[in-house]
Amino acid sequence: MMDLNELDMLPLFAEFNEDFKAFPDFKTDFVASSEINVETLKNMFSCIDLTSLNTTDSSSDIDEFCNKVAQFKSSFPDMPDVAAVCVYPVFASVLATRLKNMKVNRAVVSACFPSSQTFLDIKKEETKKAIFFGANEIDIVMSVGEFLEGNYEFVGNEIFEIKQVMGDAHLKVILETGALPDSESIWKASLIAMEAGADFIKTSTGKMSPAATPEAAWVMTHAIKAFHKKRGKMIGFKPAGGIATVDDALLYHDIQLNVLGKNWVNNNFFRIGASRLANELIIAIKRAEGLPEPIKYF
Ligand SMILES: O=C[C@H](O)COP(=O)(O)O
Repeated sequence: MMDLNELDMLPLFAEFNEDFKAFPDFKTDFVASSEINVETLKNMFSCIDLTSLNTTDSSSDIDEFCNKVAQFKSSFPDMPDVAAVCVYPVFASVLATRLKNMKVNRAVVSACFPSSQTFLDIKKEETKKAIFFGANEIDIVMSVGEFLEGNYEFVGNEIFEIKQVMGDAHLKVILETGALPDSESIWKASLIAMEAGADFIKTSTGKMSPAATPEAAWVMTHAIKAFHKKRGKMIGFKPAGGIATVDDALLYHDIQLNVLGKNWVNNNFFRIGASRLANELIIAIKRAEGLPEPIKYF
C-alpha cells in the first residue's frame, strides 16, 4: 500500500520519461485491424457503460432505464448484457434494486462530477454514500484546474484518498482530456491517476467538447502499457463522451487491441462510456446476422 508521502510525482514522471519519448505516432503508426463482424460487435456491446447523466433524470426515469437493462435478455436472448449502467449517485439504490443478481455493474459518477470542484471530505463522503447505497464502480474527475497549475501531488493525493474509502469498488478516473493541452499532459495525468490507485482511466465526462478523441486514447493506452510493464498491474481504459456510432466505437476498440492486445479487449479492462451507442450496435448486429432491424430498445 502506498504511503501518502510517497506520492511524489516528479520521480514518477522521470521513471516513465523514456517510455513517453519512445511511443509511436498515432497518425503514422496506428492501423485499424478489426472487421465489423458479429463477434466484434457483440464484444463492444458487452463493454458499454450505458450512461444516463442528465439534469432532468428522475428516479422513475432511471428505474425504467434499469428495467430495460434487466429485461434485455428476454427481447435479445443471444446478446450479451452491457458491462454497467452509469448514473448520478443519488440513483445508486435504484441500480441496486433493479440490477440485483445481475452481472451488470452499478456505476455512479461521484466526487462532484463533472467539475470536481468541491472539498475532499465531501468527495469522499459522496463516494462512501454511493457505495453504501449499492454502487460497485465509481467514476470521478481528477482536479483538472490543479493539474493544469502543476499541483500534481494534490491531484494524486485526492484520488488516493478517495480510493481508500471505496473498499472493493472499482475506481475510474476521468482526465477530461479535452481540457489538457498536449500529449505530455495526458501522459502525466494518466500516470498520476494509475499511481494513485485508479482501476480504469477514462478520457472524458461527456460534458465538455472535445470529449474522447483517438489521439488521447492513443496516449492513454500507451501509458497503461508502460505502467503495466513497470508495475505489473493491468489498468483498464474507458473512452467516453461523443461515442455514438459503430465506427466511433470500433476505432477505440482497435486502438485498445493494437496498443494493449487481446487480453485487454474485454469488459474487465475496456469500457465504452456512451448514452447513444447501444441501439446502434443492436441494429448493426441484427443487420450482420441477416435479421430484421429491431425498433429502438434503449
Ligand atoms: O461517461 C459517459 C458520457 O457521459 C457519455 O457521453 P455521451 O452522452 O456523449 O455518450
